[in-house]
Amino acid sequence: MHLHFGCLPTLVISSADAARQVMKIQDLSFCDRPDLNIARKLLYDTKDISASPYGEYDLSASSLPVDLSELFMTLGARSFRSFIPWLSWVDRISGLDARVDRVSKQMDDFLQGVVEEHMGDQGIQLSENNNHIEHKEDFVDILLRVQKETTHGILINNDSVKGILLNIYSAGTDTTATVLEWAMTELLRHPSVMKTVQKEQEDARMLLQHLFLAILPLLLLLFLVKWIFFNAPVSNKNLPPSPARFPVLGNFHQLGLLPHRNLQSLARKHGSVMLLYLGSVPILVLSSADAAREVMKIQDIFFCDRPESSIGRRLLYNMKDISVAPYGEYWRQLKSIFILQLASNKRVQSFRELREEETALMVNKIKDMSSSSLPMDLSELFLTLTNDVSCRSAFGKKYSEGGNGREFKTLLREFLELLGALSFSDFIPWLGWVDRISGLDARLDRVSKQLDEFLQGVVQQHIQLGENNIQMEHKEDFVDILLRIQKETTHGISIDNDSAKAILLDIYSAGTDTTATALEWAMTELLRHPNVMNTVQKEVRDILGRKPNITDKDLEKMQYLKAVIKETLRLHPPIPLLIPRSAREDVKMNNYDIAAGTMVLINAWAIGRDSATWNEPEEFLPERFLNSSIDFKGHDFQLIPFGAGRRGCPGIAFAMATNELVLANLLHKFDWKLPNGTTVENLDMSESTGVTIHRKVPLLAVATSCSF
Ligand code: HEM
Repeated sequence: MHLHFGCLPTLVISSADAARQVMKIQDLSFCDRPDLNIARKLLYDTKDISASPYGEYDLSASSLPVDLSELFMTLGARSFRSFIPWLSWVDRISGLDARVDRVSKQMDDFLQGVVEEHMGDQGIQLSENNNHIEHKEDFVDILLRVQKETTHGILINNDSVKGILLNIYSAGTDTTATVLEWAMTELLRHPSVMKTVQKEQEDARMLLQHLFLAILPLLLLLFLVKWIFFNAPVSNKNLPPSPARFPVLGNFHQLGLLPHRNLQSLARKHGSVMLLYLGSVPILVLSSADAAREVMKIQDIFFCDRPESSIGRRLLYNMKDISVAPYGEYWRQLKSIFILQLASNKRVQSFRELREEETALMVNKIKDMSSSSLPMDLSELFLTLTNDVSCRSAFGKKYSEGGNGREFKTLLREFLELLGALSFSDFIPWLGWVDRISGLDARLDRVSKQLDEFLQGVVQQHIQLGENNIQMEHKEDFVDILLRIQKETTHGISIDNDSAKAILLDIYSAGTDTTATALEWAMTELLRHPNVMNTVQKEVRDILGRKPNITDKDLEKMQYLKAVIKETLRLHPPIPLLIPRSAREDVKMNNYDIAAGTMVLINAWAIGRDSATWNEPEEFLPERFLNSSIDFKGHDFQLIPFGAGRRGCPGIAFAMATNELVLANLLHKFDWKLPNGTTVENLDMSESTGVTIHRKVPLLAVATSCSF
């Protein structure tokens, strides 16, 4: 009969003839075992005999000087994962997965102990008497001996030994007991047979009794093992407080569309160190400066990994960039190259001309539009500016105009959107199919392929320019620098083509949206606070007078402008939850036990508005920074829009150079007001969703050109 158990086609044999066909005549074709996940987990990746697929291993194990051929068993539990993979979550919810994990670990510890004990025994006995005194050779001894001998032609490692022992134990115990159990059942059900047997087989009854008595201790042992393994306390860890959660979903539903705000509310109830679950992934959420200091400074070394992300893997060349690369030598080398070669003050300076050109273009656009006194979309202007600055510094060219340019700009925007997307397969693996149905998988494939083709083209063009020695007007951009480093061997790391492309994407993605968002919120707050706008404009105009160009020295003097930017980043950190981190090993934090692999979210947004550290935290008051040494460079944990520690943002100088130059220009050359109908009170302050939180509705403002 041909059935289907879930998605597993199953041939059911129910006659002696059919059994003979399968087990004798065609035995060779049917002697494999199905790949069942419980067997895989419990039996050392099916390194035992009963579950190991047919092959060299089976023959060799059976040819041990022990008769193991009868020691097959059914492992019992039905795992949905094996038969109906999309229902594998039932295994998790029913506790089967956890049970299998726990039992296999405890069994392994136990068997490892047994094996080690025997190894010790052997050593002692052999060295004392050069013989086996009193000690009868048991299965473990035999297996260990076979392990040492090479004559069997197969390597039996420790796992194989333990797998076989488990087989002997599990297959030999339950099966024998069951036979006895049914024999007694049938005898009790058939008194006449019982009588005959009793009468005629007095000896046999005696034997049975003896057997039963012999097995009793084994049954007691089984009961004990079951009791210990299955009733052991689930966890004696001291975990951080957690809000109640749904099975399967965990706390997903509590994140909402603006997780930074919802996590702040949860933290008010549960504390600044909280443990949430997104699907099956534990997430440590930190919402105070002290907790952030603990993780990003004191225990930074334990928390400087990034969580595994299927989106990062697919979009960023298998996480070969800097921002999502796992902590390790590769990341360390790339980051130091980035800091020394791409984000150093010297390099930031070298891109000054480029920034000035793009800012001047924006100023001219605003001038043109200001003549009509119509509102202009500042959000769009800032995004175009930072996009052009990032593209020119990263790829050597702008991609915002012309057919191809617009196409590429759209592709880059889609790339940024996808970076912020949540993939079910990362958090609720059994719902991974939703990514396929929702189109996320297809989009990831398309965008990563198109981006790769584009970046490969950019790299190729740069190589050709280099080969043809066409330097002319061409200023060294990030591609040139990376290609140069690729050739030099002094950095002790090889940057292959994929790494170079991943770093280029990093520079683009890390610097574009974030910088535009900071500018957008700064102008929003200035328009909402006319007194602050007047003060900062006065400072800028006093320092610059009628000078058309702004130098770095001028910017250095603009302390109030710097305070405006700090206050903007305090209230509106562009990436409110920073980039998630991950615990590298089991670690104690504030006396809580944090398991290796726990994802860590640091709510920089909530920390910036924490009334424990800030006076009037919801107010926009740049003055608070005037006589204060608090900065955002990663030393003051109450203000961490760029993160801190090993994983802190290396692009601060780059970002601030653009922010200060653009704002100073806008404040120097124009007067600003809200469009008709919009007031300070009713200006829409809604936030967008995503990783970078910009305004939900574009910022519209009317500019009046000043007569400088
Ligand atoms: C206002 C602008 C910016 C903001 C708010 C910002 C914010 C951040 C934040 C919050 C992180 C994660 C820090 C952590 O995990 O502790 C980060 C990492 C990073 N940023 Fe920025 N960033 C900005 C601009 C830039 C620019 C312009 C660049 C490049 C030119 C850049 C390159 C990077 C890189 C490469 C990382 C990854 C560092 C690592 O994982 O080791 N960022 N940024």
